[in-house]
Amino acid sequence: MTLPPGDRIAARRAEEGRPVPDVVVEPDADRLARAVATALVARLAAAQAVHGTASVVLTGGGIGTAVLERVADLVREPARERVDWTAVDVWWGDERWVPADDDERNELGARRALLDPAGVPAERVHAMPASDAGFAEPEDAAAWYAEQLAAAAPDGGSLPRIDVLLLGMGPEGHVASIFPGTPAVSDERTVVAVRDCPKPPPTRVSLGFPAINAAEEVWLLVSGSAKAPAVARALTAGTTPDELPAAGVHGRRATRWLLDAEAAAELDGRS
Ligand SMILES: O=C1O[C@H](COP(=O)(O)O)[C@@H](O)[C@H](O)[C@H]1O
Repeated sequence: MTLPPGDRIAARRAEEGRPVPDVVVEPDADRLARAVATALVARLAAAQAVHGTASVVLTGGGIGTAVLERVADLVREPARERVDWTAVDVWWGDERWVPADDDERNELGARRALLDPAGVPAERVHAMPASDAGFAEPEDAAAWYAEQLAAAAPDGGSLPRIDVLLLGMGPEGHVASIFPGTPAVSDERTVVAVRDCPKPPPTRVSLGFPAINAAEEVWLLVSGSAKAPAVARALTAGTTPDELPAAGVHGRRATRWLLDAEAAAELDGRS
């Protein structure tokens, strides 16, 4: 029996013990950002209802920052806001190894877009170190960040509960700062230093796959036609994380591909 493409993907994920990816397509990038913002607020509120706190891993990038701006819009609408931002732990999926005041910092973009307007307390903002933070090398910064994650973990584990982990994706399929064909793909540490990135700036710190794939839910946010081929390949059975790192990410309970129509344009051919 030949299964339709979507069923083949579901069958493969089931064999691998991973959740079947959920694909949502919005008409354009603006509506995608609004829809993700609404869903993120609901997910964090639900986590707080159960655990008292919520935790999220942020991404940089165009659509990732747009989502945070739309969440900030919701913060300004008290009737719709259901998240206690003083009880949200914020972590990052990757960061650029540049000084703290450099506009390339993912942290700076997130602070401007959401964390400052929402009033997330300093002790809950777990930024990856900047290059001028006192660490000689990005490897030292990566080791320190792994320690911070472990310190927040229950029962001596290496990672805290992460309710939602947000990822952007590059046109070549990189996620966080894990680029195709690089040592970070097979690194088993929770946090890694990354050098010689094909996309500037060349030096970064990134969560590794063991940390990303330990999150409860992983949401991949992708917009624009330049990324359509990589979206289709990532959702095609047999694509390896070394070829296309986005193909290797999943949540423990859910993996959600949140796309605009341009990014989803080549999905019909997946198999
Ligand atoms: O370098 C990075 O790129 C990705 C994707 O960014 P985008 O602007 O193409 O959406 C981003 O997710 C990652 O955090 C960032 O460091």
